[in-house]
Amino acid sequence: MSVDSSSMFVDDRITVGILTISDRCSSGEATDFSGQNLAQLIEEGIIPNAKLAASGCVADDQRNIIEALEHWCDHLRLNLILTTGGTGVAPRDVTPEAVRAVIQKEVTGLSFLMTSSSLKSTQFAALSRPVCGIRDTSLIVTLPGSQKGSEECLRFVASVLPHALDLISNRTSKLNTTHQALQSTPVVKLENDAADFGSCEQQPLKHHHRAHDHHDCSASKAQVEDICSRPRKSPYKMITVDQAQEIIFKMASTKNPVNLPLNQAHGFVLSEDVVSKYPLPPFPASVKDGYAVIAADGAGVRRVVSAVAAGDHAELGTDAVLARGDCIRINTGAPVPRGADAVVQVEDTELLKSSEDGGVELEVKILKAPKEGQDIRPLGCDIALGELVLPKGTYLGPAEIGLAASVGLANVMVFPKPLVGVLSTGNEVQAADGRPLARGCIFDSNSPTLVSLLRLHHYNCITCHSAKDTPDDLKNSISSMLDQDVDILVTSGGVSMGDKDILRPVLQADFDATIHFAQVLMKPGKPTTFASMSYKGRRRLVLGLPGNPVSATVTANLYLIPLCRAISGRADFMYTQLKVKLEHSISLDHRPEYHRAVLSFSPSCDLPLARSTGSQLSSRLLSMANARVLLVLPPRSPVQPSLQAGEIVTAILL
Ligand SMILES: Nc1nc2c(c(=O)[nH]1)N[C@H]1C(S)=C(S)[C@@H](COP(=O)(O)OP(=O)(O)OC[C@H]3O[C@@H](n4cnc5c(N)ncnc54)[C@H](O)[C@@H]3O)O[C@H]1N2
Ligand code: MOO
Ligand SMILES: [Mg+2]
Repeated sequence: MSVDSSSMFVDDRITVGILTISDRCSSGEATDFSGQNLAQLIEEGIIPNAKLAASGCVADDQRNIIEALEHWCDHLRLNLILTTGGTGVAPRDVTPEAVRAVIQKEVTGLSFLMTSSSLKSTQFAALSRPVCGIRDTSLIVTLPGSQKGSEECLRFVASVLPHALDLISNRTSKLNTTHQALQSTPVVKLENDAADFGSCEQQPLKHHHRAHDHHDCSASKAQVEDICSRPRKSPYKMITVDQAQEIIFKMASTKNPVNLPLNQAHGFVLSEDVVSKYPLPPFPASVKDGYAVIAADGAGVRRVVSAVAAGDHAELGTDAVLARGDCIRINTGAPVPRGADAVVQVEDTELLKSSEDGGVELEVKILKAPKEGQDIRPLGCDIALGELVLPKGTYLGPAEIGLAASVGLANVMVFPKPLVGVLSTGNEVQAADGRPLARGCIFDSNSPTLVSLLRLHHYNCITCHSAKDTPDDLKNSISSMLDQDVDILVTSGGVSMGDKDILRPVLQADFDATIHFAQVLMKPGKPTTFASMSYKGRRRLVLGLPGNPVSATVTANLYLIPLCRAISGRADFMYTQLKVKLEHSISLDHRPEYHRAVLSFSPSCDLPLARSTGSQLSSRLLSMANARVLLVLPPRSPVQPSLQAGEIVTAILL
């Protein structure tokens, strides 16, 4: 067993040992990915203030395990020992038995937390037998053997471990701080970053105060100004992008349909099916300029007896009936005369005889024998009478407007679009209005970006000057937006962990809003917040986008635009995705990343090629410039730290 004990006890940090329990790893037959991964998670800070002090690997042998654990507890006096492996039900799985032999007190809650959380994603968690317990001042936690399972279980318990360790070692100074933090935390968050992906049933957080709409002063003021007792970790569960989208779209409801003239309906969505009241064409129509003939007459000479043009009809005296051996000159789109069953294009004929003045064709020769039905569009062949032309939920773009017109609609029933209020927040944010930049300020790029994005997608929006980071100013700005009847308020900034990040407390305390989520496992966009509230008798939705310009833009594309589409009734409200090939390697982030890229087409490549826009810092708006797609990249793992050139990934079309 290898032990790295070089850095133990030199500071106040939690010392962690990782013990892999596996016959195959200890014999060198298999690589210890789980142990390596756990070590990396500790190094990355999954448990605050913890450091890796020892690591080792033993076979699935009860005596060996007990010896290793006793050594780490009694001699190295590690604070926390994580074991991985040997917790299953196979004959060689003896980790729980070994741990029970070593511990003095069992901490069943930790085992329960791991099992109950794991069961949400897999029933096989029922076959894992975690045992957690204390020996003197060491806490032993048994994790499953698989890399995925061990990481997930560690994440389930990570946020409670520091407090448990403080209690075990009776560090009172720390206990007080932790207790304070817990008191000020609305709901204790047990999951960490990659939390429980199996379930999306997070209870929305609701503030216990009533709304104080009409008070002069923010109800949130006291709460916001109490800096020292603010939670030092987000109390909100980290959810996936899919879960966030599911929560948002569930809240999207359409408004009562309205009747609009077709020429004003572009960009709206049909609230009812459009069914054709006329066939198109409304009569059998010629596809070519030529001669209407009887196919059975074959090739040869025809008398040209009359002519029919588009727009002619029986009342105009052109309702000719064709006789054998004759033909009728006809134009594209004109009604095919009765008796005719084919049209011969002028290119396949020769003029034989004309009137003396040359103004009238009298005889033509059909050069090729026509086939029955040739160059005739039968009645209703494009659109049949009673055919469903455009279903409810269809977005009215140019083609759809044309289709509605083609079946004679002057008006259409559509869903009203949502009105969106765009609000930037931040003391430092200054509108780019020609005035020089004030000291300590930056120009507001989020509002112009969001307004432009909404306009691009044909949504109406209003905006106002940015709100300051004070409860009163933020409350007033939000109220003024809501008073203008916005359906969605989209804010940027003030949703992370700083004492000036006050959007959530203001929404809760002053508007009695329900926060549905406030942490999403994505980069950029982690602190994206979604809330709803009732204001002046109507439900309003609030999307709190992060302040970083790229984060705000990416999350607006992922959440805001699909939400607007869903509220405006679009059945196909999600963005378009496609497969692309990487032009170069990309190193992966710890979070699933939405990596901005440009696309190019190469005739030698089966898929579009994607090239990164460079540094993906959330502040670097240049990474959005000219980007055509967001590459949907998986999170980094020890086995997959990067993607290579030529690999195929999913991309979201911007
Ligand atoms: N302790 C932690 N700090 C931060 C975390 C965290 O998890 N723990 N998350 C980081 C991430 S990720 C993001 S994203 C940002 C989000 O910050 P906020 O939403 O609170 O936004 P602000 O703090 O107000 O501003 C962030 C950044 O963006 C600039 N900004 C803000 N508004 C605008 C605008 N309208 N136009 C241009 N630039 C804007 C602002 O000046 C800041 O530089 O939090 C991290 N911190
Ligand atoms: O998640 Mo933040 O959005 O990196 O920038
Ligand atoms: Mg902030």
